[in-house]
Amino acid sequence: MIAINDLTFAYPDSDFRLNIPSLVLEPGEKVAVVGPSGTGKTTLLNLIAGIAVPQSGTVRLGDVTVSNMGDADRRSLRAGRIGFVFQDFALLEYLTARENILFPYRIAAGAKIDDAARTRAVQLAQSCGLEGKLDRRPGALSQGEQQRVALCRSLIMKPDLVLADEATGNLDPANKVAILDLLFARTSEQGATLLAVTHDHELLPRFDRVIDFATFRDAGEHAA
Ligand SMILES: Nc1ncnc2c1ncn2[C@@H]1O[C@H](COP(=O)(O)OP(=O)(O)OP(=O)(O)O)[C@@H](O)[C@H]1O
Repeated sequence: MIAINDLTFAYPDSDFRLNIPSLVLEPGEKVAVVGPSGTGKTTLLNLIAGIAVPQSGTVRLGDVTVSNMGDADRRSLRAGRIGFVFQDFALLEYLTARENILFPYRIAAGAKIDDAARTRAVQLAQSCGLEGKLDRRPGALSQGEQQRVALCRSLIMKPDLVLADEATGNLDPANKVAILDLLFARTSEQGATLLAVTHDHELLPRFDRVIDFATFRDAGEHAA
């Protein structure tokens, strides 16, 4: 379960403020986040992932209070238990697609790249049409292919929670559906929670719930 309570957040040197009195995501819940540009959707994902830290309030992931942890612990938790598909993919240019997919193993405490991990990386890549491209660097992949590498990386550790920031944004309609199918199938299989920012309104019926940031920010009640 993800639980946010009495959260306030501001960037230094910015007027932007995010206040979230209460937000709860149940285990296995699939939730879409929609809303105008600049309203704080990416910021919410960063707060849940522990990339950003609130000025006050708490972010809990299961029995762990992410917002109270130090940098190194948050990084390790993120690599081991949270899959994040970043809006700009955040792939490492000096690594191949395969190495990028396996990268969380290098960060998560106690994780080791073994044959099972390598096989899983290949299976994930095959399931989204990346076979034959695993030894290429990101610069030699299309935007859509890079996005799929980022998706595979988010799923490699079988995380409890997947945060997807516009994970279908650069894809053609057929790939969009294929990627969403993969995201839903893998998160359901693992009982993982999915929180996905999207501008694709036609995809919304597939989610259990939609949070609209046009009305969400600073409102009084946000519980599920
Ligand atoms: N590092 C930063 N420093 C200062 N302000 C920031 C920073 N990152 C984002 N902001 C500001 O915070 C606000 C929320 O940004 P955020 O990226 O969360 O919005 P968003 O809803 O995800 O937008 P989009 O749909 O365009 O991706 C914006 O006004 C943005 O300019």
